[in-house]
Amino acid sequence: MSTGYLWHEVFGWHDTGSGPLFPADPAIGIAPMPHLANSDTKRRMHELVAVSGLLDHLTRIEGRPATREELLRVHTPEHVDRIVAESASARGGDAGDGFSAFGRGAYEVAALGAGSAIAMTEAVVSGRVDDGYALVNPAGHHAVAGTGMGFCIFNNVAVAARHAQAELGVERVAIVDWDVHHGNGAQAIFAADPSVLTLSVHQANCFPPDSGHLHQRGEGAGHGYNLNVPLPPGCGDGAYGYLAETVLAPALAAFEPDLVIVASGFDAGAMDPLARQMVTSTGFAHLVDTVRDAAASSPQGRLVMVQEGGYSPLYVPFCGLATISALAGVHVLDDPVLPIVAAQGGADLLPHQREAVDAAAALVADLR
Ligand SMILES: O=C(CCC1CCCC1)NO
Ligand SMILES: [Zn+2]
Repeated sequence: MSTGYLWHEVFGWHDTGSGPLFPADPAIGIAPMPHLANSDTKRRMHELVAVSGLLDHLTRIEGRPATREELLRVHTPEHVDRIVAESASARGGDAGDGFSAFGRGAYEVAALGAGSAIAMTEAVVSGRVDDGYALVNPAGHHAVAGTGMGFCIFNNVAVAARHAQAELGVERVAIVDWDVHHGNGAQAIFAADPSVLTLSVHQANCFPPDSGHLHQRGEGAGHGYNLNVPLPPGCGDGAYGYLAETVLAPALAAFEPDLVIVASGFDAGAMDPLARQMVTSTGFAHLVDTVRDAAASSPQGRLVMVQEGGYSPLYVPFCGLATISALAGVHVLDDPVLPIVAAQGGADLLPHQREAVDAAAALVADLR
C-alpha cells in the first residue's frame, strides 16, 4: 500500500487579507485579528504530518499549476480572466462573492491548487500510488462555473474530475464532500451529468444560505445523481458513523465509481469556529475507512482526497493527521485533544439526527 501526499509551501502563503470575516472595527468592538480562514491552519497541518513522522510513510507527489484549458473544463473564461486580472493588481481582489478577498498572486496559488488535485489524481489513476491526499489551499468546493465564493476561487475537485474523464479514461466519478458547508459547486457543475455522483454531507443551512437541501437531486439525465445529507447542528461521531454506514457506503456501492474524490474539510470538527458540529479525529478516520473500503470494492475504484475547509488551528492538524494516517494505514501519534473534545459529549447518535440521515438514506435506492 502506498499513499501519495502533496503539499507546496506556497499554499501556506495564500493571502486571504483581513477579509470581511471579521475586519477590525473599533466602533463595534472588533480589534484587529487574523482572518479566520488564514492559511496558517493548513500549514500547521502539513507541519504536523512532517514532525509526527507520518510524512516518512508517504510518497511525495509534486504539484503543478492547472493550465487555462484545464480550468476551462469547469469555469467560464470570464471567471478565469477576472481572477487573473485582480490577482495581478497590488490590491488583490475577491473570488466573486465580496466575502472572499485575496492578495496579489492568488491566481498562481489557486491554479496550483487545482493543478495539484489533478496531479494527485494522475498519480492514483496511473497506479503510482494506491491513494493520496492533496493538502491544497485555497479550498474549492463552493466555486461554480462563473464565480468563486466562500473563500473558494477554482473548484479543485471538479477540475480534477473533468481531467480524469477527459485524459485518464475514467468514466464514473463520485465526489464525496464532508466539509461541513454544502458542496454547492460540484452540485451545480455536475447537476445534469449522470457520470458524476455528487454527495454532500453538511450542516443544514450553514453555508451557502438556502443551499444543500434534500430535494436537490440533480437535473434531467443527472436526476438522482446529486445527494444532499443536510444535518442538524450538534452532530458528532455517532451521527457521522451512522451516515457513513447508511448513506456513504451504499451510495458508492450502487454507483460503482471508477474514481472517488473526497472534498475533505475538517470544519465539522469539534473545535471549529465556522460551524456547530462535534466530529473528532476518530470520526474523520472512520469516514476515510468507509470510503476507502467502498472504493476498493469498485472494479476500478480509486480514492483521492483534496483539502477543503477547516479553521481550528489547534484541531485541524490532528484531524488531518488522523485522516491521512487512516488513508495510509499507519498510526504515528495519538490525538492529544481527543480526551478533551470527547469529554464534551456529542458522540451519541440522537433520534433527530438519525431521522435526518434516514431521510437521505432513503434516496440512495434511486442510484444505479
Ligand atoms: O469553509 C467554508 C467557508 C465557509 C464560510 C464562508 C463565509 C462564511 C462561512 N466552506 O466550506
Ligand atoms: Zn467549509
